[in-house]
Amino acid sequence: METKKVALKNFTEEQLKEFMKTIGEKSFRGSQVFTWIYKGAKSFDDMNNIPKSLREKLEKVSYIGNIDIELKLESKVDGTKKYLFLLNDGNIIETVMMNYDSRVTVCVSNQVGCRMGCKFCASTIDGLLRNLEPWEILDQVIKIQEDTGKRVSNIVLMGSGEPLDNFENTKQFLKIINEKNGLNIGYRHITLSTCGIVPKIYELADLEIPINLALSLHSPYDEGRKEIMPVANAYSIKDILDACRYYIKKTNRRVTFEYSLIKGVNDSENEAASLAKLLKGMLCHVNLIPINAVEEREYEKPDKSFIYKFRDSLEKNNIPATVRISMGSDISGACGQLRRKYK
Ligand SMILES: C[S@@+](CC[C@H](N)C(=O)[O-])C[C@H]1O[C@@H](n2cnc3c(N)ncnc32)[C@H](O)[C@@H]1O
Ligand code: SF4
Repeated sequence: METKKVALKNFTEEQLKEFMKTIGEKSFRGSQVFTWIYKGAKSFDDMNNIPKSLREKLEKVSYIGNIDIELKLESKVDGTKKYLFLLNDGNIIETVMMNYDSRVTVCVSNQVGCRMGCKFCASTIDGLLRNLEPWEILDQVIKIQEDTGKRVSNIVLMGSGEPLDNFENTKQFLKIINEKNGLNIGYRHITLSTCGIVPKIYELADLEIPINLALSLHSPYDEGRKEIMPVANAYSIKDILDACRYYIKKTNRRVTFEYSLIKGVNDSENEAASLAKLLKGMLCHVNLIPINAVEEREYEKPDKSFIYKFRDSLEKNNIPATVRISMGSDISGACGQLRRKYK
């Protein structure tokens, strides 16, 4: 029986050194290969300080792990770039690069599709096809750096998929993206967005790594959430807020609440007032995102006056809030939409 080859980009430097020992090699070879990977080596033949015999051995038991750019679109409005990547099994995923102020932020996908079923989201229409491996999440960032020649400073886990539903791979991704001799992206520059899988929020907090947590709330009422997010049937808002408070205590980081404003669904003054009451006294911030229309869904953005009234009502009650401008709106703004159109 043929044994499964190992993806070397899944490893931290230490793990790669350990791996070398398991195949009868000296551990420093792990550091050499690690350095080559982050220098952009695409094949073992590129690694010219590695003996040919070891390169042949590596070829037999492992592979580096590369995904390919299938399509790239650039927004004429704000320079945002959207990429479709082709995975080794033929699946396609979507990644976005945004460049504002001095920050270069990449929004990575975490799964092919999603099984959470939020009614406004294009990523979930065909359900979950599969989880991404750590290296497949990482390589979205590597390939965008190579393509643009820019150093990525910030990562948001806000593309397709639910990171806490692919938790083991997400944890490993967080380790490898933070590697000193790798991409070296600091935890404070990473934001993980979740629809609110409560037990995993506690687990994430217990890792005590200071990444930013974004919680997709979208309604101050359990009943309202249940209408648009099936996950709300499993976890109440009270449970979510308790978990967020625990996260803040453990990490000392401010939590962001994502609130996608949908016309006539969750954009009333009452909802703004209830939200303010709910979040009172919490170290938090609210990100208001006017919903991006998705062809298969009937939801619409509220009128501008409603959006700003909602924000002002939160601010009046001392809840910091911003309206997030939609980046790349001319190139299929809603997450997962470009992928769907391409398919
Ligand atoms: C695509 S999700 C991925 C991360 C995670 N699964 C979550 O739900 O937080 C990232 C954010 O995009 C929001 N979102 C999804 N579809 C949207 C749409 N059509 N318009 C605006 N925001 C949307 C989600 O609610 C969430 O806050
Ligand atoms: S919003 Fe997030 S959790 Fe909900 S379906 Fe989309 S990707 Fe999945």
